[in-house]
Amino acid sequence: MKGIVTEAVGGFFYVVDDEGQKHRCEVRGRVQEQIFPGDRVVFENWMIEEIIPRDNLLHRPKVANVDAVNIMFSIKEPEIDFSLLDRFILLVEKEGLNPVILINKLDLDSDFPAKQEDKITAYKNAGYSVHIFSVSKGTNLQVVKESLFAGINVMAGPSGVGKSALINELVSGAELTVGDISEKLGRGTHTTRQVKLVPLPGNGWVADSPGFTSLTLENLKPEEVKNYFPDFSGYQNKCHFSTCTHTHEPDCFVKESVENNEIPEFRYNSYCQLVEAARKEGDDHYS
Ligand SMILES: Nc1nc2c(ncn2[C@@H]2O[C@H](COP(=O)(O)OP(=O)(O)OP(=O)(O)O)[C@@H](O)[C@H]2O)c(=O)[nH]1
Ligand SMILES: [Zn+2]
Repeated sequence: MKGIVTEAVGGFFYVVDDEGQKHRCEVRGRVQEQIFPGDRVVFENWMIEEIIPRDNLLHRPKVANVDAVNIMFSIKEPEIDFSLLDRFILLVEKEGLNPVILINKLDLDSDFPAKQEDKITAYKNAGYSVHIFSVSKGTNLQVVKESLFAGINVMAGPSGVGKSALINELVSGAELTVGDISEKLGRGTHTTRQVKLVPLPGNGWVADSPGFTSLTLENLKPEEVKNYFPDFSGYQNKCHFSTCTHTHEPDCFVKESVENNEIPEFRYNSYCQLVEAARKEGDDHYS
């Protein structure tokens, strides 16, 4: 039989077959560490026998065969950090996926869309969908529902932004634990520990994942960062040097375009920070 792994718990794997039946399966030996939620597997008598080759594997959180990543932040409690958002975007781009940006808790500041219009427009111009909504008030949730794919959707983002609350709202009966925000911000603990695929009402799955406040750039070379900024793409082939990293080189058309306000300055600043971080974290990684 074939199925999809939805959850790994204490050495067991929950596998849902094509009919929607759930099976608690085991695995022999060392293969265990290499099976993740989202993996399609062949199983027999509650024993996983084979992993079907993956389309991709997201590293943080570890989910296989991902179709879409939703990067979720909140307007307040915790306040959105755009440079952290840009870091998330980079990591998703690096996996060859197109992120969707979700911004929750509109009820805490209804002026946010107007105040941050420049930034929101910048993300839209870079090719990303941005949805601003409130889970607790139910505002704009329909468009979030419609943006989910029929395949595997991942919710990523810092702790406390409302990922579990959103999934509970989208999927009746998901019953994920929604945490107390003051406890979370105070102690830095995460309510969500295990990645779990939850079936969506129509078709597809959504993965709730632990919140992250920092993300490492392992295996990312500084000179690669520019490939993951689609907002630079119309500009960077016009730099004097084809190897231009748009940081210190003369005759850099990207830097010129930042000065002319064609490329948003905050995105360029994030880019420079990420190049620097890739240099530093790459060194740490190899030392
Ligand atoms: N004001 C407001 N609070 C919200 C909204 N959505 C969720 N919350 C609250 O935010 C807190 C955190 O929600 P969770 O769903 O646990 O957050 P999470 O992103 O899943 O957090 P982790 O599991 O730690 O990654 C809870 O107290 C929710 O009730 C919203 O739209 N507005
Ligand atoms: Zn340049």
